[in-house]
Amino acid sequence: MIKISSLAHVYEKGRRLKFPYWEIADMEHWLLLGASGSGKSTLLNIISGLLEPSQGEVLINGTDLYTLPARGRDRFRGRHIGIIFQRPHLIRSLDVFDNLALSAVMAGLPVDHERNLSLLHDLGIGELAKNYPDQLSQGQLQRVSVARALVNKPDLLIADEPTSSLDDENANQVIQMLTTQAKDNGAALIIATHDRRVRDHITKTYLL
Ligand SMILES: Nc1ncnc2c1ncn2[C@@H]1O[C@H](COP(=O)(O)OP(=O)(O)OP(=O)(O)O)[C@@H](O)[C@H]1O
Repeated sequence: MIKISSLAHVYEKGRRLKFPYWEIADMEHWLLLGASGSGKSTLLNIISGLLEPSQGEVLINGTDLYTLPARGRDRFRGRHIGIIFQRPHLIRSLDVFDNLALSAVMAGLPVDHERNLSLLHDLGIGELAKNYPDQLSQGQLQRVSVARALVNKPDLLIADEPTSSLDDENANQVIQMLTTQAKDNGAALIIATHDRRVRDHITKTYLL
């Protein structure tokens, strides 16, 4: 269960961004909606432990994220939260398999090669394990990002604008992939989006 309460953030010289109360039960799927500049990315960064809010609390499975020291928070994120960024941010000098392994290492967890390979297979890219990022298409890179986000069996999967640059068919596939993978891996899912096409698939919405 994830809970945010009394949350607000002020960037230097910025206006005050306020975030209403939000409770996400285990394995629920949510859309995070709001106009450009309303604070969606800011909120995702706060929930992920990447940006300390000016005020308020983020509780994840009973842990108050911002009472942890910075290193403890990084470790907590690595173990409990999988993030799919707008761009893949893979390490170019490592192949797909090693990019996945690195996620576990960074979180201080043992590398489970079997699980990683089966994630790649589930996502339809098992044969690409030994390829390097610059040998992959954008769609394949996005699938690797999803696999990487799932490596450590997170309780929460977060995707920031995953469909904005895709045509209808590919957008549909990505939404299906995210919802299926979240379900199969027992994770809650938050998708931040402007995209009306995503709204047909997920009914719970948090509006900024
Ligand atoms: N690092 C920063 N320093 C100062 N102001 C920032 C910073 N990041 C974001 N802002 C401001 O905070 C507000 C919210 O930005 P944020 O990126 O969270 O919105 P968003 O809803 O994700 O927007 P978009 O949909 O366009 O990506 C905006 O007014 C933005 O200019």
